[in-house]
Amino acid sequence: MAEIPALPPDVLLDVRGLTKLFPPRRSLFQRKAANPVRAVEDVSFEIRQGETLGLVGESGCGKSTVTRLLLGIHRPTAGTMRYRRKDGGSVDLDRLSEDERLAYCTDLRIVFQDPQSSLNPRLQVRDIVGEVLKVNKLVPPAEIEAKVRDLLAKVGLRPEYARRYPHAFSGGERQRVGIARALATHPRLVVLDEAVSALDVSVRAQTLNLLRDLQEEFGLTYLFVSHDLSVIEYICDRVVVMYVGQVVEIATSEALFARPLHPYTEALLSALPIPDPAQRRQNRRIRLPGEVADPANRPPGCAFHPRCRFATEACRTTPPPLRDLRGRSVACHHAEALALKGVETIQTGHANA
Ligand SMILES: Nc1ncnc2c1ncn2[C@@H]1O[C@H](COP(=O)(O)OP(=O)(O)OP(=O)(O)O)[C@@H](O)[C@H]1O
Repeated sequence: MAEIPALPPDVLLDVRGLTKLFPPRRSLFQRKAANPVRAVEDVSFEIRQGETLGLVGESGCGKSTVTRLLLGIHRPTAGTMRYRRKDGGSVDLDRLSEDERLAYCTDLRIVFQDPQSSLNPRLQVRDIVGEVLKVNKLVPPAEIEAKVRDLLAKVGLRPEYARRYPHAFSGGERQRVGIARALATHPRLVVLDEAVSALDVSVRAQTLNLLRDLQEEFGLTYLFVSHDLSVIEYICDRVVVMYVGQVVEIATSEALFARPLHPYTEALLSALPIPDPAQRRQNRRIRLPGEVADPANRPPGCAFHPRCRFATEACRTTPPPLRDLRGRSVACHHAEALALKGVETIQTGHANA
């Protein structure tokens, strides 16, 4: 397997120009040839060692397709996904040898949204978690149960729960079993795909705190996929915002939530509940007109322009590239104006700046 250029030491995964087109949706009554579904197009970001990177956007923006591409469930139409091996060398995830794929499968683990359906109801927890240890030959068979008990203790469950079936756990406990199963292979990167979305608020907070503790203890890197912005703000170091298959903004959590630079991010954040009534009065919720664009018929220029209050002729004709601005990345022709003047000024008459 040919070596590819090494990644910087702080980068674990580098995604460049990642694109996934699905075949056109067929309709009996359609005369014209339909367009392919542009689920993910020209997506670039990096995941740095030890960080929690958030991937956020409305339903259908391409979050799951990105994670499926990383997990090898889909093959990309274009683009590269470079991963830094434990020995420091880099591999292209779309061109792994069999041995590399096995190593990668233990190094990258996923925790799903619905712990109920992701755990086999007919198996005891010692077998659910033990199977991962057995298949990957991580411990001798005689030591599997002890290792499972140890993993359960790490996620705050009593070791004797190893003999229970999934139905005998609460939703939060089941998700902890899912986390224990993910940790069984000593991964470096864990994808948390809406991992706390199905939990009620107090259990969600406990699970997020557990994830933080585990990250510190095991030096984990997280890709945290969610549509829930308050969770993203709480747990993520940096955030990638997607709209109709494309990245519109990448920033640290702090910078993004203090001042979004893309009008779509701004609208998304304006829906966040604000506890302080005085601040709440100042902060108007931005209601976007129209519907999210169809990824099979993305509008020309900026895909967000039909819903954007700052849209100009350039937005209607020229797709804005993702470019660096003040230490973050943003894909908007008016990002400088938004950064300098603030969105209110632009809204009141300087949209053509
Ligand atoms: N296998 C597929 N065949 C055709 N279209 C697909 C396929 N998988 C996803 N899509 C389409 O690609 C787009 C992105 O879907 P994706 O599931 O990645 O979005 P998402 O952001 O994860 O949404 P959600 O939060 O609802 O899971 C959607 O328009 C979806 O209908």
